[in-house]
Amino acid sequence: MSHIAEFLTGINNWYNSVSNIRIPKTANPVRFGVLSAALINPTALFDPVRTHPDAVIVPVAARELAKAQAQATKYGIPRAYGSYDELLAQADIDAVYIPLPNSLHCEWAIKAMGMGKHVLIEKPIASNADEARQILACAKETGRVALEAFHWQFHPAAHVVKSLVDSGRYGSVLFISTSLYLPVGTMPRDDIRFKYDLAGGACMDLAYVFSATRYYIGPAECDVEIARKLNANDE
Ligand SMILES: NC(=O)C1=CN([C@@H]2O[C@H](COP(=O)(O)OP(=O)(O)OC[C@H]3O[C@@H](n4cnc5c(N)ncnc54)[C@H](OP(=O)(O)O)[C@@H]3O)[C@@H](O)[C@H]2O)C=CC1
Ligand SMILES: O=C1OC[C@@H](O)[C@H](O)[C@H]1O
Repeated sequence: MSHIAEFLTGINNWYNSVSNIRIPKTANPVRFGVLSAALINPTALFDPVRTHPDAVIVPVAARELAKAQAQATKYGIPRAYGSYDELLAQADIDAVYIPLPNSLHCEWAIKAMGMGKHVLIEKPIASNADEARQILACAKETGRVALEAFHWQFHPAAHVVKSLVDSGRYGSVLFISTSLYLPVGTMPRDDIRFKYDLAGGACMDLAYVFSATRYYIGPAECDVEIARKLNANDE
């Protein structure tokens, strides 16, 4: 029951925080373009940008123009394009948000930085360590910012825990156990998360467990155990 109350409170807080607020923008806000009309866009970028003075979203692009136009119209975004390359060619965009399937993060981040844009890349930043290194090298070479959109790392609660761990006040960390689950049926079977050729899979999607462990104690040896169940009847 407490979970239901917590959930409803969350919805109420979210609704009141984003629906009634129009923050005036500063003279020179960061101008974002968005690569794809992904489902996560409103939660991850559109709503937060509405409540932030230093950011605006200029265009969204999708592989089909109609899809980009539909999202742009729904969320009051001024322009839409029918290809990602067309968006990257726009001179009035400072930064690009990349909520593509994981396997495409590296390719499009490098293209975007090559076109002079900073990149905010959805988690996980890449399909593997080699791609992550390529993104880092490109950011250094082009002088652009490449940031993985692991939003929890910016939360003050995470910083307090980190400062306590670092302080040694409670001794040293001997062992960390993390787990993350999605209820069966949360995602449709054709979701990108179930497609290994798009770098899907539980470890990629629920990579918070790795990023949190690394954030708190640095590189660590891990034992990984995965329960794979697509629906209630699966073994
Ligand atoms: N930070 C967070 O809390 C969250 C992060 N994410 C991350 O965001 C990313 C997107 O997730 P989500 O919004 O759920 O995914 P969606 O499937 O809704 O969006 C992915 C987008 O990628 C585009 N795309 C391009 N090529 C392909 C292809 N070959 N197959 C499928 N889609 C393609 C589609 O764009 P088009 O519109 O052009 O057709 C689609 O809209 C993932 O990296 C995920 O891990 C997701 C949820 C929460
Ligand atoms: O925050 C999240 O919750 C559910 C996941 O599937 C998603 O990709 C993740 O980022």
